[in-house]
Amino acid sequence: MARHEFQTEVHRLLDIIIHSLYSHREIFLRELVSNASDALDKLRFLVLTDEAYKGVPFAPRIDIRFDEEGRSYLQVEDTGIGMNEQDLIENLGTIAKSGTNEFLSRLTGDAKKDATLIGQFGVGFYSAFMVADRVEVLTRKAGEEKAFLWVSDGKGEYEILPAERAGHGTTVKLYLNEQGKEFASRWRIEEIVRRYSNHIQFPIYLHYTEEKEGTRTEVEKQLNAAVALWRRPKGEISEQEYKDFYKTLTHDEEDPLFWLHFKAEGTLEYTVLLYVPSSAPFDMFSPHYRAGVKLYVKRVFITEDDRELLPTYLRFVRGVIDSEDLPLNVSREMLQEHRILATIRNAAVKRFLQECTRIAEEDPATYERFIREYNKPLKEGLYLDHQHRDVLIELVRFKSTKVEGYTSLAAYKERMKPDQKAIYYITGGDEKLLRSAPILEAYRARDIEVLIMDDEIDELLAPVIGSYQGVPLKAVHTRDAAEELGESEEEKRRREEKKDVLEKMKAVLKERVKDVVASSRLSDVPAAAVLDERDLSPQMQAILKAMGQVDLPETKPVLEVNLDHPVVERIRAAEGQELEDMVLLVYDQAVLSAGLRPEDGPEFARRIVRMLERG
Ligand SMILES: Nc1ncnc2c1ncn2[C@@H]1O[C@H](COP(=O)(O)OP(=O)(O)OP(=O)(O)O)[C@@H](O)[C@H]1O
Repeated sequence: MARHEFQTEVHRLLDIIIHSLYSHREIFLRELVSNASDALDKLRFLVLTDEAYKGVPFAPRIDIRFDEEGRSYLQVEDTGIGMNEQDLIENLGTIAKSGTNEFLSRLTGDAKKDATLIGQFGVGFYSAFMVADRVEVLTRKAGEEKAFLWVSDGKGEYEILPAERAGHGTTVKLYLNEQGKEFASRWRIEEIVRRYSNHIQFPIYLHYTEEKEGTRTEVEKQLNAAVALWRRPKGEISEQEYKDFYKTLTHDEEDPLFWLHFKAEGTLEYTVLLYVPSSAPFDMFSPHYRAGVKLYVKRVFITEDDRELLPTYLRFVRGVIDSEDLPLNVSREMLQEHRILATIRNAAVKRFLQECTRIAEEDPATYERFIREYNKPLKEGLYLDHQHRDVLIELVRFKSTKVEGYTSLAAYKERMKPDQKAIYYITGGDEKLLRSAPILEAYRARDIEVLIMDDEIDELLAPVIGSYQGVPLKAVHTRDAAEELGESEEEKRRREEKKDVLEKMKAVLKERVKDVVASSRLSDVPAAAVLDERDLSPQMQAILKAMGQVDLPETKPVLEVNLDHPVVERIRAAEGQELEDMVLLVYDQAVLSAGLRPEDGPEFARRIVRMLERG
């Protein structure tokens, strides 16, 4: 006999489950049936591929029994792989899942929000304690002699005792608490299994007694169809069945946003069914994200934890890939290099992106929702996946000064002025700041659209895009972009006349700037800080620094000065300390407006005070 403590994370998870999921108690049954199905998948795979399991009988079934009279218990039994003592300790005393801590830290304490998150994470076995005050797991591992009984009240400890079991498999018996009693009912169980587990591939039987003409008979009723949905012809599957299967697969409570189902028959035979969740998976931006596509070979489940099945940027996609041609005993290592898998993967990506394109054209409302959730990973795709660049460049969207929501590059190009030379964009981390950047004044005045690129990846992406259908992309913070805005002869002449103030400013600013030049594109502000086209933007520098690059060349801004501004007029007349204060303040406001910090904060503050004192 051995007593064990639950791992700390299990404590927390148990606590969270009990407090957040009380209105969804019935999911405990889905979780137990799903575990039974996984255990059958594992055994089927071993029997087919591993010599050691050759003699082990595989008679897959899941049986649900309950106490009809007293409503005291409910049990779920399977003929799957089973567990030995070591497995029990590792699986039912700890949470081995990667990303557990990340998941726990994301919980807000708001029951409703947390319930969705928990759905994405998968609460698993521990949800049994929502309806039971004692759980017993009687199990024997396939190919082994010894059986074990795991017992716990979910309060901190569990026990493992030696036991007897006729065959391999697992029986999970729940001693129902007050809230759990309602589930010891034939109708309730049927309803829940139909709702959540109808698409489980193995038969699920419910056992109960029926009274007919005074005699009681034992009934064993199969509750599900037990066929792999994705293998059925598309035309025969209803929309509701697709949605139900998605929920069985992912445990997501929401319907999927859309899905794609196709079968390839030719040199290679395979079936692909891919879903896009309505809300992005909580771990989409975590390095520990869970891949969501399951690989089957001839209907036998092989793996779901494989990040190779789809490229990383499609990590939000859920679904099934089933191949007729891969060998059953394909190992993880082999998978990565497998030619057949590479072909399937390529076709799946291609078809998936085609489907996205179709939706963008035919169903803008759905596409808008898709973009709200997945624009960033699509941009990653555009950055990394050169093979599908031409499609991805049409799929990504950007915010802009001209449209509400998002625009495609194609739509921007349509709106371009006849003589416009480039697609202009401004990058930075804060949309509001970007939208009010002084540098955009001239573009607004000339009615030229500018893309607002406020995603971190935009900074890397814009240069990679380079040009769209022959039109170059240009950051507005460059001198080059400024020159393209052009100016009239009259403006040029006036500028020439007023140029002397630039020398005066340069003398004060010295090494701080690369140059001080006259601007043709500012109206409300005295000056703006811009970059030479070849220089790294400050945001880009920050990204490179975060990536560990240390010896970055120092980049200095060019100060563009609005010669018509009253403040610049005052600088023209100023001398001594006042001149210095005014020039440096103008410089600092330009730096601030570009989303940067003045280099000497305290001195900046003192300068403001001095200016105020002067009145
Ligand atoms: N009926 C069973 N037969 C064999 N092993 C089981 C059974 N039920 C649970 N296990 C083992 O216990 C582990 C933990 O189960 P749990 O339901 O908590 O999480 P999970 O199934 O791994 O994750 P999720 O619920 O998110 O799919 C499983 O991974 C499995 O190894």
